Order: sequence, then structure tokens, then C-alpha cells
Amino acid sequence: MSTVVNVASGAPYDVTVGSGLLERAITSLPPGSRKALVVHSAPMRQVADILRARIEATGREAVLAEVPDAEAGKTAEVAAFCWQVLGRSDFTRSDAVIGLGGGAVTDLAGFVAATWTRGIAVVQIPTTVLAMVDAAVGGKTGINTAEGKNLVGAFHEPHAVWCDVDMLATLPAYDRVAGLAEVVKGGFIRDGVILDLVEQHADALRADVLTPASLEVLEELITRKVRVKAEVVAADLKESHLREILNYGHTFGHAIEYTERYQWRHGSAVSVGMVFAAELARLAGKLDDAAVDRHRSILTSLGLPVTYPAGRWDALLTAMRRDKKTRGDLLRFVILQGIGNPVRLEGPDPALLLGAYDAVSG
Ligand SMILES: NC(=O)c1ccc[n+]([C@@H]2O[C@H](COP(=O)([O-])OP(=O)(O)OC[C@H]3O[C@@H](n4cnc5c(N)ncnc54)[C@H](O)[C@@H]3O)[C@@H](O)[C@H]2O)c1
Ligand SMILES: O=C(O)C(=O)C[C@@H](O)[C@H](O)[C@H](O)COP(=O)(O)O
Ligand SMILES: [Zn+2]
Repeated sequence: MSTVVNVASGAPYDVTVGSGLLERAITSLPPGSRKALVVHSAPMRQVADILRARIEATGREAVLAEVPDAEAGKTAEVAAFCWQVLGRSDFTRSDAVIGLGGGAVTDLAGFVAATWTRGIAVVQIPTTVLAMVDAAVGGKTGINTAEGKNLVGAFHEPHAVWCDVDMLATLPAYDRVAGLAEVVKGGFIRDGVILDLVEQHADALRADVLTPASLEVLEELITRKVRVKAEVVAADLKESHLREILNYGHTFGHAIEYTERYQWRHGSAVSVGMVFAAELARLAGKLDDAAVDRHRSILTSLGLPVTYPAGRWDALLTAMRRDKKTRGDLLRFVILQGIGNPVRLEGPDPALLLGAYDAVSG
């Protein structure tokens, strides 16, 4: 059983959510491709070997590039390593890259595909909840620089995305929960049913081991969030306006990741970032107390953080100035004017920002 969500953008593609999809993923390699580079990190080595065998069974050459795990893989040096492998293996424009892993790997693989000979096909096989519901879908690819998160990248849409929930069997609960932060984001900005489902099933979703029943709920949540993302990126691939709503919680969240030298998971940082944005909206007179409290209760029920230590404002502000929504000196935030109604807050009074920071300082 699987569900297909079509992303109706310039070059439409399918996101398939279900189980037993690994074999089918190979069928979406471009028909003319002779080679496929599988980008993965150490935890996915066994799956990469399985993929290699299946790619070779189609008569193609399979090349594996094992990259440093998690955020350590999203660097210019690692991208250059992948380009070297592609060059030495004579990859041409008709060949393809496969991103197999969490969001860090799918961001890197997408960027490598976007830049190799100015763009070759990428098939994404996300293996974390976060990568399934967010990173692998929508064509934002990129790497970090010493100055900030995702500062170098390209919009490069995938050829196909395969969200095989069987992959989640080995994913630690901590990472499953981090991914749920991006699912909850989809609930706050667009699909309120997501919030209801998480509220009903929070204990099962955060448990160390998933039961078949909780996996079913998780699959429904993944599909719902993929739909949210698909609708938004189909309308605004290059983030000229609407797509910014997908950045809810990220201005402060990315600043935490950078300040913490990427020792926090992205989803955990976004969790605090959403509470910051909700407090900012309350102080700006846009969001009522109940909606702000709902942020804290739903994220806490999943075991996600909702506070960040005091005393780090200067570092956080420096990082927020480098956010991609900033225009010149103008800081811009996505906030809610009610659940499901995201709006922009441009150049807020510094007192509001400090007030929101004070409210999330644990
Ligand atoms: N491009 C986008 O639109 C977009 C959207 C959201 C997030 N992101 C990016 O995604 C990244 C975060 O992704 P993430 O939360 O998946 O983190 P991650 O990629 O760092 O993966 C977390 C950990 O889980 C491991 N892992 C992956 N799959 C596994 C599995 N099936 N079993 C066991 N271990 C597994 C990884 O090796 C890693 O150690 C950040 O860099 C973030 O900026 C990008
Ligand atoms: O797809 C988008 O657009 C998003 O903003 C999704 C975010 O969850 C994601 O973390 C994205 O990588 C952030 O992009 P950035 O432009 O703020 O680096
Ligand atoms: Zn994100």
C-alpha cells in the first residue's frame, strides 16, 4: 500500500509514501541514465549496498559516496569530494544522483546534483521522518558555510521522492520526534488536522518503539505534511512569497543551530523557534494566549524542547541577521495571525524580539 502525492510544479514529480518502496525507487531513475551515485552516510551503509545491487541489476553502474554523518556532511569540502567522485567516474548530464539518508544527506545530494554539469537528476530516498516530510521534497538544496546555515544552495527539484516507512524501523525515537517538529509546523501553518492527530497520539508517536497502530498514524501524518509542502512549493518554488511560510520557526531555530555548532537537531531547534515566533506574535498583538499555549503543550507532549538558555542574545541576533528572509537591515519573521493563517512581521521593534527571547528563556 502506498500513497502518491504529485508536486505540480514546473517539472512535476511524485512523492510516494508507503512501505516496501526501495525496489520501486530504482524504476524512477531516468531511462537514459547509465550511472547512479548513491550519496549516504555510515548509518545507511547496509541499505546503500542493497541499492547498489539493485541498480546494477538494471545494467547501470552504481557508485557509492559515503559522506560524514548529519550536519558534518553539509559542507563545501564534502560537496567537493562528491564532485571528485562524479568526475573520476565520468558522470554525464544523463546520469543521476540518489540521496539516501536524513535531511542532511538529501540536502547535500540535491546540491551536488544541482551543480554537477549545471544540473543532473536526483532521486531522493529519505530515511528520517524529517527528510520525508520536508527536506527531500520541494527542491531546496544546500550546504552550510562557516558563517551560517544553508547559506549556499540552489533550487533543484527532485526527479522522484520515495518515503519508505520501513526505513524508520531503525531510526532512534529522538530523531523521529525531531522530525515531528516539522510535521507540527505544517499543522500550525496550514493543516489543523495534523495538530489534532498529534494531540491524540503524542505518547505513541514519541515511544521508543512504534506499534503497528502508531506507525499507521505516523504514515498519515507524513502524508498530510507532504501534501502541505507539495501545495506550497507547487505555487512558489523559488520562495518569492508564499513559500516563506515553510520557514515558520526557522529564523530563531537556525540561529540556535548555528550558535550551538549544530549539536542540536534541526527539528529540536525549530521547535523552540516556533514557540519564539508564537511569543513574538502574541507581543505584536496577532496571536491569542490559547494559540501560544497550544504551541507549548503540543511540542512538550512530544518531548520536544520549548526553551533556550538566556544570555545568548547577541550571538542569536547575529545569526538571525543572516537568515535568508532578511532584506538589508530588515529582519523578517513568519508569524501566525491565528492557527492556519501565517503572515509576515517585518522589522519588529527590538523590544518585542527581546520580549519573545525572554519568554522562551528557560
Ligand atoms: N531542504 C529542505 O527543504 C529542508 C527542510 C527541512 C530540513 N532540512 C535540513 O535537514 C537536515 C535535518 O535532517 P534530519 O533531521 O533528517 O537530520 P540528519 O540528516 O542529520 O539525520 C539525523 C541522524 O539520523 C541518522 N539516520 C538517518 N536515517 C536513519 C535511519 N533510517 N535509521 C537510523 N539512523 C538514521 C543519520 O545518519 C543522522 O545521524 C538539516 O540540515 C536541515 O537544515 C532541509
Ligand atoms: O522548504 C522550505 O522552503 C523551508 O523553509 C523548509 C524548512 O523546513 C527547511 O529547514 C529549509 O531548509 C530552510 O530553508 P532556508 O532557506 O531557511 O535555509
Ligand atoms: Zn526545517
